[in-house]
Amino acid sequence: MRRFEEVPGGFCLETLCASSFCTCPMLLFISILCRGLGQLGVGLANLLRKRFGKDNVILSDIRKPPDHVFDGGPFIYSDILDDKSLREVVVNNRVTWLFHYSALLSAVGEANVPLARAVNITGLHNILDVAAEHNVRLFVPSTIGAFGPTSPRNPTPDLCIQRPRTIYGVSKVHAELMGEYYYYRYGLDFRCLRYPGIISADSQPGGGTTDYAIQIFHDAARNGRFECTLRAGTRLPMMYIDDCLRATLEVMEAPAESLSMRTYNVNAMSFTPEELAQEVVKHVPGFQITYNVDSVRQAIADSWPMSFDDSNARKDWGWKHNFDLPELVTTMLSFHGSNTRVARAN
Ligand SMILES: NC(=O)c1ccc[n+]([C@@H]2O[C@H](COP(=O)([O-])OP(=O)(O)OC[C@H]3O[C@@H](n4cnc5c(N)ncnc54)[C@H](O)[C@@H]3O)[C@@H](O)[C@H]2O)c1
Ligand SMILES: C[C@@H](O)[C@H](N)C(=O)O
Repeated sequence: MRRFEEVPGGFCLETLCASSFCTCPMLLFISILCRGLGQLGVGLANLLRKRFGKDNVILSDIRKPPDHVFDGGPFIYSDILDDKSLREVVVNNRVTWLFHYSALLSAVGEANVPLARAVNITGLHNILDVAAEHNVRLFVPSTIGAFGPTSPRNPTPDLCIQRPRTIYGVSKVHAELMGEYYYYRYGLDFRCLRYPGIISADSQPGGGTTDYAIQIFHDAARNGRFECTLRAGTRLPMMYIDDCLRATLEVMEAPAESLSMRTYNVNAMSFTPEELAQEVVKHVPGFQITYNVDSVRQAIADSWPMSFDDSNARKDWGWKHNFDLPELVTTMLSFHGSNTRVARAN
C-alpha cells in the first residue's frame, strides 16, 4: 500500500507499508528530477543528493555531462521538447519533485528568439502538464528579468507591473502566471523564486546579462584586469550560488500553509560593476577594470530592477541571505586563489 502525504518538515513522504523495498514499516522516499546541466543545475543536484541521497536525485539535460557529473549520480538524456519521454522519465522513476532549470538565458535568448520561445515556453507547457498529471511538486525559477522598464525598479516588489522587453522575460512572466494558474485550476504544487543574477565559481554562466559578475573574478585572478560589458554604474541585484540553492531547497520544503504566494522575489545584494571592482581591488592590488559596453546586454540591464524587495519571502518562510558583497568577493577569489595574483598578494 502506498500513499503520499505532507509532513511538517514539508517534503513529500511516500509511505510504503509491507513493501518489498524495505523491512521497516516506513521508508522516507523522494525521487527528484533536476533538469539542467548548466550553471545552477549541477550545484542544485549536489545539494539535493546530500540532503536526500545520491540515487534519489536524477540530473538530466541534452548535453553530454563531464566526468565528475556523470560519476556523481544518476544522469539521463531528456529533451524538454519531447513530452513523451518526459512522461516516461517521471513515471519510470516515480518522480515526486521536479526542478525545471532548462532554459535559454537573456542574452542568448535575444540571439535566437525561436529557440528561446520553444525551450522556455513550449518546454514549460510540457513540464506543467506532466507535473500536474503525476502529482509532482514543481519548482521553476524566475528572474529579475521578469520585470521591465515600467516596473518600479528600486526596489521592485513581488506584485507590480511586469512588461519585460526580452523573450526571456516574457517567457518567465508566462511561467509565473501558468504555474499559478495550474495551482488554482488543478492543484499543482507549483513553487517559484525570482532569482537575482547568480554568481558561482565552479560553473560557467549560460549567456546572461549578469555574466560579467562571474567573469570578473576569473580575469582578476588570472590577468589582473577585466573588460566589462556593462557600464560602470549599472546596478543589478545579485546573489551567491550557495544562497540561491539554499533558498530553492527552503521554499520547496516550506509547509504549504506558510506560502501566501506561488512566486517570491529573493534578494541578497545589489552592486554596480564599479563597486564590485572596488571590492576586488582590495584583494588583487593593481586590478583594473575597463568598459566595452555590449548594447544588447546594456539595454536589458537598464530595464531590470536595481534592487529587489523580498520582504514576503522573509516573512512567509524565513528567507535570509548569508552573503553580502565583501563575503562574495572573498569567497569567489578564494576559489581562484592558488597560483594566481590573489595568492601572490596574500
Ligand atoms: N544563472 C542565473 O543568474 C539565473 C538567474 C535567474 C534565473 N535563472 C534561471 O535558472 C535556470 C537555470 O539557469 P542556468 O544559469 O543554470 O542556465 P544555463 O544556461 O547554464 O543552463 C540551462 C541548461 O538548459 C539546457 N537546455 C537547453 N535546451 C534544452 C532542451 N531542449 N532540453 C533540455 N535541456 C535543455 C542546456 O543544455 C543547459 O544545460 C533557468 O531557468 C534560468 O532562467 C538563472
Ligand atoms: C538574471 C538572470 O536571469 C540571468 N543571469 C541573465 O542574466 O539572463
